[in-house]
Amino acid sequence: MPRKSKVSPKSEPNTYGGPRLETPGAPLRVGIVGAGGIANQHYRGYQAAGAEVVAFADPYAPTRKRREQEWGIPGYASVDDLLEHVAVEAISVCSPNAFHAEATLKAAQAGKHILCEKPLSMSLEQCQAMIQAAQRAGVVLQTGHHLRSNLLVERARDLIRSGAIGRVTFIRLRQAHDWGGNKTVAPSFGLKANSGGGTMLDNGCHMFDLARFFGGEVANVFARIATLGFPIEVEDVSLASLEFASGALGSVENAWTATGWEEGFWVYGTEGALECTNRLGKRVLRHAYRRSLGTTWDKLDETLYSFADEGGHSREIVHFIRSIREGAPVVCTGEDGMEAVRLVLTAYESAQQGRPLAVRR
Ligand SMILES: NC(=O)C1=CN([C@@H]2O[C@H](COP(=O)(O)OP(=O)(O)OC[C@H]3O[C@@H](n4cnc5c(N)ncnc54)[C@H](OP(=O)(O)O)[C@@H]3O)[C@@H](O)[C@H]2O)C=CC1
Ligand SMILES: O=C1CO[C@H](CO)[C@@H](O)[C@@H]1O
Repeated sequence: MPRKSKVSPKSEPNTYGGPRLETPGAPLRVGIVGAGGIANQHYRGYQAAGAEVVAFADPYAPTRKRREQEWGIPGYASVDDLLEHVAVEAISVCSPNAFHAEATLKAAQAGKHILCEKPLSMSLEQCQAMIQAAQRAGVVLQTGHHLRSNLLVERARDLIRSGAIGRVTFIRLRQAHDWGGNKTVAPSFGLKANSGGGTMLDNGCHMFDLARFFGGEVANVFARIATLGFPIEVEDVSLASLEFASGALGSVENAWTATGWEEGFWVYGTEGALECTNRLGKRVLRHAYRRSLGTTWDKLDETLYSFADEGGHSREIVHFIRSIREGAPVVCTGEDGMEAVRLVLTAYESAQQGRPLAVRR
């Protein structure tokens, strides 16, 4: 049996304080573009952070009507209308992938800060244009890889950086789910014109971003994709093996054909390992390590970390506001978003060619 944890496996208080996530300065006035599922997470995140969501845009009248009633704010048919009629300081881009670039470019040209959902966009050229537009306008551009703002992920990254597991040798990343038992996939994701890709882009971009967050730059990718569970035009299962510039190896595993919801990461090092998955209930980050050479696997020491609320979506909003109000470093920049897209696009090319490919920069 493993020895007792040094740190309580129970629950640490959240590092961002009580139920209301305090942010500095006057309430930020925000508009949301796209009013579907993730938009509601942004809406709630801004509310918890004391910001004011003052308007939203969605091209479909029934969605607008529903959200106007629910959120009690005006809905506009386009980002142009929203920007023309309402004074906002920032925009959350929550539309399908194909429309991220257009909304971001318009918001930047209007001088608004932007939190753009992932993947930043569907091509490197578009990502580059979005980054340059934000730079020209002097506004914050944050990519919505919310896992960087998850307290367990943040703790894992801090442990890796502190040398707690020695030299990283292997990183395995997985995000998979099952579309709630539906016979097909929502149009924002299953139609290639809206999404640009399947689970490897949708879920994989988070994992490729975490690969960089934990392990630094990726040098080579060898991927496979397939469409096995749904009648759709994009892949619903994917697997990519990675070679990092450091020499470490890794894998990114994604599926829309899993049972339930699964998200986990495993990072192995020369002196210990980190493991985190929701598969066994509430997530706990396990840091396992040898106190002395020759300790066998069943006698490892371990430290367990968990948080009452891991954050993620709520903390990414707080990070966004702090970058705007205090000039805090952007937790996931446009460049980070572009690098995740670069890795996914390399992975698609590798899957198509059936061979490993070096990542071109
Ligand atoms: N970080 C994360 O954890 C998550 C990120 N996402 C990302 O968020 C984005 C949206 O996903 P999600 O909310 O789940 O998808 P939904 O399909 O639930 O919502 C998308 C919304 O955007 C609307 N829409 C369609 N075209 C446009 C347009 N041109 N301009 C503005 N709005 C438009 C849709 O209209 P209607 O449905 O009314 O036709 C819908 O209301 C995607 O890029 C996705 O990758 C999604 C989930 C989680
Ligand atoms: O984190 C996520 C969970 O799954 C969603 C649907 O596949 C993704 O879009 C999202 O980024």
